[in-house]
Amino acid sequence: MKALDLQPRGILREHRNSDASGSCAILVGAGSPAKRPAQATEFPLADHLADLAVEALIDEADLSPKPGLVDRRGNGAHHDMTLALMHASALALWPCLRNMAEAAQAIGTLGQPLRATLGQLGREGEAVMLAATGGVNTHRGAIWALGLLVASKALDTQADTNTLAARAGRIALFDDPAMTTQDSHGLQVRRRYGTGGAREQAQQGFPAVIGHGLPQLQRSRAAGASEPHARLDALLAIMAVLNDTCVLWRSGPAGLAAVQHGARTVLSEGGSATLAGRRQLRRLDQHLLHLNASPGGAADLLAACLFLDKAGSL
Ligand SMILES: CC(C)(COP(=O)(O)OP(=O)(O)OC[C@H]1O[C@@H](n2cnc3c(N)ncnc32)[C@H](O)[C@@H]1O)[C@@H](O)C(=O)NCCC(=O)NCCS
Ligand SMILES: Nc1ncnc2c1ncn2[C@@H]1O[C@H](COP(=O)(O)OP(=O)(O)OP(=O)(O)O)[C@@H](O)[C@H]1O
Repeated sequence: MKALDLQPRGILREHRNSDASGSCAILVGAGSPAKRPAQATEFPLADHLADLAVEALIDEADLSPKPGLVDRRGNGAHHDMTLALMHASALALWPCLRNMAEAAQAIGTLGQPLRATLGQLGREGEAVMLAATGGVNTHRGAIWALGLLVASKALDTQADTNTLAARAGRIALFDDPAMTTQDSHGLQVRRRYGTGGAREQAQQGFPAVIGHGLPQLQRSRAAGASEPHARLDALLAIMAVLNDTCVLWRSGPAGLAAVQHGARTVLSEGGSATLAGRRQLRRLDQHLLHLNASPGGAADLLAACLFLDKAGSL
């Protein structure tokens, strides 16, 4: 049994691998388990995965200072979003994410039926998001990435991060017959610039997260950076490599080059925990606001990275 400390919210839980019924035995108590007796409760796995996914969304939104993005300081390059709207959207998505995990448990195998069910639940989740935000796209890319990852973990609770991401990619490779070919911003950008987007990133097993975000998160922690700095560094590592269709849509290839180069510069100056790195981060933030660029796809993948960081070691 191992401890998972969900500070700073002050919730302390101990997790044990789920049993055959798909429940986690979780000990929930306030403060140190050595000092206070904890109460054992049966907690459905799907609920727990939805908790972790929503927590990842809220942690991503709260993380500050993120260049161009909505955070605790303000709305970044976005005129139609606030931090409160991001929180409301994240919390509204809990049932959708729980339903995705439950569907994966019920179906039990990788395949087209699971993909079709997740597609249906994902579209319902998008509708819930739009209702909660008055029509603003706060988490479309995140529903996609976290939905696949939650389903992947629900299929095999023993899987580590690499296996989880690879299996999520295999789910994304199945066709969803009910998917409409709507003219999304991502689709238009892919047509115009011939680049991959959210779909391809998932189908390839989230290489920006597995190859860049997670390793940077671990490197920065190991170098002694605080958790917020390690998470900012992980975001920057993703921004440095991602063909983010949000950035391309708003500011074209010049904006994408500025995002990637600026993120690389912060990291090469020592990352967000250093004075030199923070100076570059401020410069990048100002540059992105000037370009009206916002790395929304990278933000979604940071949430995926934070989810994998916790779910991979359950
Ligand atoms: C595949 C999706 C993401 C649509 O993508 P598309 O590129 O067409 O649309 P859109 O412009 O709305 O982009 C979606 C979002 O992805 C994020 N994103 C942008 N670039 C990237 C990237 N390179 N990698 C990852 N995410 C990215 C951004 O936040 C963006 O807003 C998805 O929303 C979808 O198909 N939804 C239908 C319902 C469904 O099947 N759900 C499955 C649930 S598991
Ligand atoms: N902290 C954040 N701030 C801004 N965007 C974020 C944040 N976290 C994630 N995102 C992602 O960025 C996307 C929103 O960016 P943007 O408004 O540029 O996208 P869009 O799809 O072009 O939307 P719209 O139709 O409103 O123009 C959302 O899909 C969301 O998942």
